[in-house]
Amino acid sequence: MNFTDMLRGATAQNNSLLCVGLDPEPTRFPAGMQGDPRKIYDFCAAIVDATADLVCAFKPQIAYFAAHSAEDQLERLMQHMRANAPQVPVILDAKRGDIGSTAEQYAKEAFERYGADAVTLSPFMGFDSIEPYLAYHGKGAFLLCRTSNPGGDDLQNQRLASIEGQPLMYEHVARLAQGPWNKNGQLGLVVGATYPQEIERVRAIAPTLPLLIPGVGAQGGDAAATVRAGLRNDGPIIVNSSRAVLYASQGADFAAAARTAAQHTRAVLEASRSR
Ligand SMILES: O=C(O)c1cc(=O)[nH]c(=O)n1[C@@H]1O[C@H](COP(=O)(O)O)[C@@H](O)[C@H]1O
Repeated sequence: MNFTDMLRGATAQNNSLLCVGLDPEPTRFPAGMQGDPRKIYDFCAAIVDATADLVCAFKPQIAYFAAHSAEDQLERLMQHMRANAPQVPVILDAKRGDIGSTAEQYAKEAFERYGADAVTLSPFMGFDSIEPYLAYHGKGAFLLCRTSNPGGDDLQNQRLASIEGQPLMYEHVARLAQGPWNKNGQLGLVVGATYPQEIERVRAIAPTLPLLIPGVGAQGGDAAATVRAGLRNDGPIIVNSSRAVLYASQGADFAAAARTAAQHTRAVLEASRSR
């Protein structure tokens, strides 16, 4: 099944716009696991099992695994999600961006080694750095557009004087992704929940693309404003929360607490959807 169909199915089945981000940080694990990178798989699998019926996607962040030489645990986690939550699409957050020949290797890593359904990418190096991912038909590719961090202003909010209408850089990325770059309908955009007005602007330029929206929870983004700005009947959104779910408790009840936190965020998102 392709990424778009999986996303639609999980969103409907779980009544959810919430994506739980898997950013395992061993120093924040509960007692018994704390500080032990060998427990990354166990920790993440427990979170997956506790939230699989509450989410429209999972988003493992590859750096949290690679930093601890825990790629083997990421592979096991991908298999675990496939076996225990087969209806939930997995977005590998890798933020790759490189020349075509190297991008081919990154695409192979994301889609063949890890079996991800979608990946996050930096569009900075242009279309030929994105194209190798589109060769994997049915897989999704989310381009960084208006990111959640304050430094996103440095480049994304610059005007492109050489282009008609002098769009901001993030507006230009949105236009390319909705139009000429979206050869097989695989592209989506990353926009931060911390900037709802920009989400609205991106949605106006890219009415039908799926938007991956991180920044609720630990970064303080407004979940309700995010839904109002981004969600359209034919334009899905995926709202990510990582730390606020993963570390809702550092006690033995961490998985139950993660479930409660996910239920709460899902409910806020659902309530805003029907308004
Ligand atoms: O691509 C992303 O997922 C991403 C883009 C962005 O603009 N901002 C952003 O925070 N992220 C990722 O989303 C997650 C946010 O984590 P929390 O702030 O703990 O919810 C992290 O994995 C970030 O790397």
